[in-house]
Amino acid sequence: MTIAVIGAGSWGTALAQALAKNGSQVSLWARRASVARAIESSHRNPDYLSSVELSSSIRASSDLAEVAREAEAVVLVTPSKVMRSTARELSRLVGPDVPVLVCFKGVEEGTGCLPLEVLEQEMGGADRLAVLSGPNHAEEVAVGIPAATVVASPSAQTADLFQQLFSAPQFRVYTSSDAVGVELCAAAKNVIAIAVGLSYGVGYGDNTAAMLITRGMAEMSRLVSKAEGDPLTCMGLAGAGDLIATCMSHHSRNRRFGEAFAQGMTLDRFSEETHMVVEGALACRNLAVLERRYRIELPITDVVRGLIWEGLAIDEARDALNTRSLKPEFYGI
Ligand SMILES: NC(=O)c1ccc[n+]([C@@H]2O[C@H](COP(=O)([O-])OP(=O)(O)OC[C@H]3O[C@@H](n4cnc5c(N)ncnc54)[C@H](O)[C@@H]3O)[C@@H](O)[C@H]2O)c1
Ligand SMILES: O=P(O)(O)OC[C@H](O)CO
Repeated sequence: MTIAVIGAGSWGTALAQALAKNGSQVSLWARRASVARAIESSHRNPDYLSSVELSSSIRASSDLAEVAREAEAVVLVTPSKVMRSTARELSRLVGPDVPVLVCFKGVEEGTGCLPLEVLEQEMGGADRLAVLSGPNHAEEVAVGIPAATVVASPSAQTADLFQQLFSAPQFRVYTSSDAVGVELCAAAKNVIAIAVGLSYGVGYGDNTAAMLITRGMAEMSRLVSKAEGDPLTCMGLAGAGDLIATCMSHHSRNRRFGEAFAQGMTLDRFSEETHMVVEGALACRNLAVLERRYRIELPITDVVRGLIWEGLAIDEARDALNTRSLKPEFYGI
């Protein structure tokens, strides 16, 4: 098949490579023409995963129309903040039945819409849409270190298609019908990873990290239940799996940002220096819309938002979490 991969950051590059190694012809869209030209001439992405030699089945271009023209399926790997504008542009370029897979992680600013909701509004056809998420650091997937992931879609046929396209001995792909659960876990876990990074950054220990991860999972479960996803998804690869990978791995930009922020780094400077997205920094704000809509408490998400955007001090954040009213462990999940 000919697949358009939209976004040539770390994850787009790794997924393009995975598809090409499985026999697909890949058309990779890079925002910057210089990156597309470099991939065409040297089979390497100069800015992301530059040590990985890319398959000759990957062609790159910065012209979205050219990349989308022949696509039999589309894989979206831009930052989440451009989900609607990208979907709108693609709706004019790809046919109404072309399957589309979301691989970015986040919810829409202002509306709290989940990615597949936004895509359905802009491109139509719920059944052709799917989302892929799991404990998958691009640096590891790109070099074939064993990993697993989940593809969720309202349509079993669409989930099966993407499962087939990506599955390989080193990359095991499960399917799920719970797209809502997978999307919410993907957005929420990045916020918790920032909290864990912050906690290590100020010198707290592994007990604190385990507390944040476990109570972070309680927040994810609350969100997923209220949004009518399946709480069991939180126990799976897109939930607990990705939460653990992102909170514990030094590859994680969210965790690294949290650590750096605790030592005085700003979000703008971190983004400028790394050229990478820190999705959790936006998700902690965007999830507040859902927190209000569902009348649930997301205390870790609240303090991360307070620290990054509202000038909360780290001691105040600690107290805001640890002096909440005492209750049974599973109260309100
Ligand atoms: N890196 C990973 O290991 C990984 C794994 C799973 C999911 N993801 C998700 O994939 C998405 C993309 O992350 P990434 O790691 O590939 O990117 P990255 O952080 O490695 O690089 C940023 C990318 O975003 C592009 N970009 C910046 N502003 C843009 C804009 N306005 N419009 C279009 N593109 C823009 C840059 O050109 C670059 O390609 C994120 O939602 C991330 O959470 C990443
Ligand atoms: O590097 P991060 O923190 O954006 O995490 C990357 C992936 O989401 C891990 O599965």
